[in-house]
Amino acid sequence: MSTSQIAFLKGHGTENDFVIIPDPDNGTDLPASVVARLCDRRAGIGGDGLLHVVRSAAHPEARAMAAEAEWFMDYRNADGSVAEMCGNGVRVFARHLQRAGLVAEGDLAVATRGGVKRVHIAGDGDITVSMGKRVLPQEHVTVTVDGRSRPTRNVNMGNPHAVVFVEDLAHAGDLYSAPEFAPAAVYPDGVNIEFVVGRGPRHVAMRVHERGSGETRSCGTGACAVAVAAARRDGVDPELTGSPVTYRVDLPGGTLMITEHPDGAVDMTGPAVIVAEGFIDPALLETVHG
Ligand SMILES: N[C@@H](CCC[C@H](N)C(=O)O)C(=O)O
Repeated sequence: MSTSQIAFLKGHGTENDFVIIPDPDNGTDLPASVVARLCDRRAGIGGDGLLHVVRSAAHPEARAMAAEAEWFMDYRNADGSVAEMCGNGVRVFARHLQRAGLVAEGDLAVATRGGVKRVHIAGDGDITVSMGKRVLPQEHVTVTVDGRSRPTRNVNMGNPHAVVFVEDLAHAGDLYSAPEFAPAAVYPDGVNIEFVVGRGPRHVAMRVHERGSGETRSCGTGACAVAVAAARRDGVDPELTGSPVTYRVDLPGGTLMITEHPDGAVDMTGPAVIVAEGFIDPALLETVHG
């Protein structure tokens, strides 16, 4: 970790909040311990995750995508772990690039560990992301809260999600720790778990416990997984009907609109806001280095 000052910004998408580290040339070493400290809400800046903003050509994990996408979202969870994708993060990442004058309003491509994502920054301020095709793993998994086990619908949006339908969002429990799931071998690296209730036609509400971050006020990939699972529960399969289906997904931090297309591709639309910027005191990083 260099001892020179490091610039940061803070942003959120439906209150899923991120520390943003602009680092075009990939010169900032961000070990898990440093990420965890920066995301700490008492001893650091605070965030559900961290967005390391790097040119694809400068990052070994993104070099192959550089011809398609100039920028790579090197996403980390609050505990410092790496994840393949972050839906709210991509919108906030795009908002930062736009606000910094690095991209214009309109269309752009962002490289992620889950592949290149197409992003559209609209005039009204909302951002739409083509999240790629959902996958529906068929393993039988159960999630247990307060002694009651329920089956999940498994949806992979680049990262893994286990969706549980409940009668009341209070049935998710306190979510202070990760809900138990079984068999553990289905998700050896952990899983994001969503609890969902119906609110009306094509309208659901959810809470989420995120792998590596705990309960968050929103999860973009989670909202996509929930919309896909809700459509199946409602007997709607865009692949069979040949028509896209859109769900409104309410989360504690706001609302996301999710559309699943007949070919399995999923689009997500929602807000993204930058709220602050400044410099990290190098002393903070030296205390946690290693
Ligand atoms: N909040 C994100 C998802 C972040 C990654 C997740 N915790 C994981 O480990 O897969 C979103 O908005 O999608």
